[in-house]
Amino acid sequence: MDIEKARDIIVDFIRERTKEAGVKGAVVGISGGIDSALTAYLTVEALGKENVLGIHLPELKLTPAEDVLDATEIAERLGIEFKTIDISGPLVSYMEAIPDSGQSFNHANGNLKARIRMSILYYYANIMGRMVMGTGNKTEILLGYFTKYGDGGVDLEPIGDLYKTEVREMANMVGVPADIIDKAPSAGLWEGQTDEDELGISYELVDRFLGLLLEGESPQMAQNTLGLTAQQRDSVVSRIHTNLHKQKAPPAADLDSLRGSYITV
Ligand SMILES: Nc1ncnc2c1ncn2[C@@H]1O[C@H](COP(=O)(O)OP(=O)(O)OC[C@H]2O[C@@H]([n+]3cccc(C(=O)O)c3)[C@H](O)[C@@H]2O)[C@@H](O)[C@H]1O
Ligand SMILES: Nc1ncnc2c1ncn2[C@@H]1O[C@H](COP(=O)(O)OP(=O)(O)OP(=O)(O)O)[C@@H](O)[C@H]1O
Ligand SMILES: [Mg+2]
Repeated sequence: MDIEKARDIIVDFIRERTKEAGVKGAVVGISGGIDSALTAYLTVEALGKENVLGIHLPELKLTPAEDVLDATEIAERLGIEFKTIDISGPLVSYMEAIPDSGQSFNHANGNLKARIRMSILYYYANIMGRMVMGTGNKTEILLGYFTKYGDGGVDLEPIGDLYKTEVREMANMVGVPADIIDKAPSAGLWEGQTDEDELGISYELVDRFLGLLLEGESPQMAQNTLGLTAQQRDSVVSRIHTNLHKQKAPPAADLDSLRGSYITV
């Protein structure tokens, strides 16, 4: 892919879609990871630094100090307004309010964190008249590897058509610091979580696998071409199918058959 042209298309996309929506600014959750760093760089290029608010939302018990420093560095380099809001308080309140909550529910607790972050980003979008920039990439979106209405609850997905490996290429091109590009991708939702461990496959391989599937190769052929294990093949294919619902608006029960012809006027 011509990564410079892709950058131009994404920057124009942010500019045009915010204009269409009648807003001048954007809010970006900046984690200290590469996806949000790249999104922040591209959003600043599109809208200007005075129109971008970066918010770091650590959970102080869990978020590595390195991430706090990296998020701050991104904001300083870009010269954007930046806030750090600890989500530990709201998280504890939710846990106390939910009678069946428990520390052992890593998965539900992790998704709750992503949804608390989403709520705070929208609070700022509401009071400032701005849009929430998503940071999802093509790999995450195809796999459904995000929290529905959490990090997936956004207004635009500027880098949503870039595979993770292309995100790295573009981040390098726009000048995201190398230590952020080289850091192991992590959702940071529970202790020790990394994307590649949870997915059971490296981003290099899964991107090539997804590319072959989109070109029409069967999962079996793509598995053979790339030397994947049957378990890796099945796990990726199963994620794609299981999470298809995340790509669509929630369906409504269809009641057209109960209505008279007046509805077609
Ligand atoms: N067929 C269907 N049609 C409509 N809705 C359906 C459904 N199947 C499940 N659902 C609903 O979806 C829910 C499951 O989806 P969801 O709540 O999202 O949860 P789920 O997909 O199970 O978990 C989220 C995954 O994304 C990962 N993640 C999250 C956040 C950030 C990142 C990152 O990379 O930074 C990664 C996280 O580690 C985890 O593996 C179900 O509880 C149910 O409510
Ligand atoms: N501590 C955090 N502070 C602010 N936003 C966060 C935080 N953790 C997650 N997010 C939001 O959720 C998004 C999804 O997380 P994800 O881990 O996929 O992206 P990333 O951290 O930017 O990059 P990487 O995948 O390399 O870790 C982030 O890009 C960011 O917008
Ligand atoms: Mg991350």
